[in-house]
Amino acid sequence: MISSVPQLTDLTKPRILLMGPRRSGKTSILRVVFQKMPPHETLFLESTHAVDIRLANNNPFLQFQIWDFPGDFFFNRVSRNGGEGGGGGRELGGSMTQEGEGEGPKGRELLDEVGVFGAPAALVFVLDAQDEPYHEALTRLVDLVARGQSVNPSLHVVVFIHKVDGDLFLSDEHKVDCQRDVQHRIAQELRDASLEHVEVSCFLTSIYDHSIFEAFSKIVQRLTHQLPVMENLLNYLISACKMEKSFLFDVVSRLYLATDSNPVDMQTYEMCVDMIDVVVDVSCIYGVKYDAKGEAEGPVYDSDSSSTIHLSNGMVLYLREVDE
Ligand SMILES: Nc1nc2c(ncn2[C@@H]2O[C@H](COP(=O)(O)OP(=O)(O)OP(=O)(O)O)[C@@H](O)[C@H]2O)c(=O)[nH]1
Repeated sequence: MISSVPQLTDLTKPRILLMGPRRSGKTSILRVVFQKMPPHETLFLESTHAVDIRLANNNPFLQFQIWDFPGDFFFNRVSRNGGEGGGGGRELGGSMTQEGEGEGPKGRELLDEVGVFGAPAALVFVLDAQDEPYHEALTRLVDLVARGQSVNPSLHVVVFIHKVDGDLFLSDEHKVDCQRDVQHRIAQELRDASLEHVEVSCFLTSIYDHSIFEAFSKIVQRLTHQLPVMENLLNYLISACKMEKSFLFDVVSRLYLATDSNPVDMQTYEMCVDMIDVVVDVSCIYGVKYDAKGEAEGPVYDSDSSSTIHLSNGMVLYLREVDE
C-alpha cells in the first residue's frame, strides 16, 4: 500500500531519500518495487519536476516515507530562519507533489538540509552504471553526504549502481569490476572531502531482476528498530525446526523484513519470491481471500516440505527444511 503524504512535518516515519542524476532510474525503482509497475513500462515515465513524497504502510514493520527527488534538485538557499543559507546552487526544489493534485501552493515548503535530513533517514543515491564517466555524479554524492552528515550524523548512505543489465553487463565479472571501480572512486572522493569516516554501502541493481528488491530489503532493515529481535527469533526458529533458511517477507512489496544470520544467496531469495507469487495466485483461485493490503484471512499452512505460513498484516514466513 503506498499513498501520498500530506505534510512534510511527519517525523515519526523514517525516510528513504531517492536522489541522483536525471534519468538514473529513481522513479522507476519506486514504481516497480512499491507500485508493481512492469519494468518495461518505466520507459514511458516522465521526468520528476518536484519532490514527490509517498508513504509506504504495508504492515507495522514496513512504514516509512519515500522521497523521490528530481535529478536536478538543489537545496533551497533560504534557511529555516529565513536568511540566506549556505545551500548554494539554483533554487529548484522545495515543492511537494500530492497524487492527482500537482504542486498546489498548500503543498509548498522550503526544502533545506534540515527539512530533508533532519529525521531518521537513508540517503539512496542512484547512479546510472551505463552513464560513464561518473565524475559529476560522484561529486554530487559527496556534496549530499556532507550536507546530510552535518544535520544527521546517523544518516545511512547507500549507493545503487543501477541499470546493471542488458548487453553492457552480461557477465558477473563485469558487474563486480564496475562495483569495485565505483567503490574505489567514492572512497577517494570522500577522503578528499575529509569524510572518510562515512560508511557507504553499494549495491548492484536493476529493475529487470530481483536485485532491486534485495537491495531495498537491506535498506528497510536498517531503518527497522526491531531487526535484532526479529533476527534472533528467526535464528531460534531455524535451529528448533532444523530449517536451512528463513525469511520474513512483506507480501505486498516482496521485500524481506528480516532473515536469520545464515548468509543470503540470491537464488534462494528469488525462489522464495517466486513461491510467494505462486501461493498468492493459487490462493486467489482456491479460496484464501486477500484484502487490498495482500493480507490472507487467517493462517494457512502448506503440508509441503517447503512451507509458507501466512501471518497477519500481510507478512509471510517462508521455511525451508534442511536436506538430510
Ligand atoms: N536498462 C535499465 N533501464 C532502467 C532501469 N531503471 C530505470 N531505467 C530506465 O531509465 C529511464 C529513466 O528512468 P526514471 O525512473 O524516469 O529516472 P529518474 O531518475 O526518476 O529521472 P528524473 O525524474 O529525471 O530525475 C527510463 O527509461 C527507465 O526505463 C534499469 O534497471 N535498467
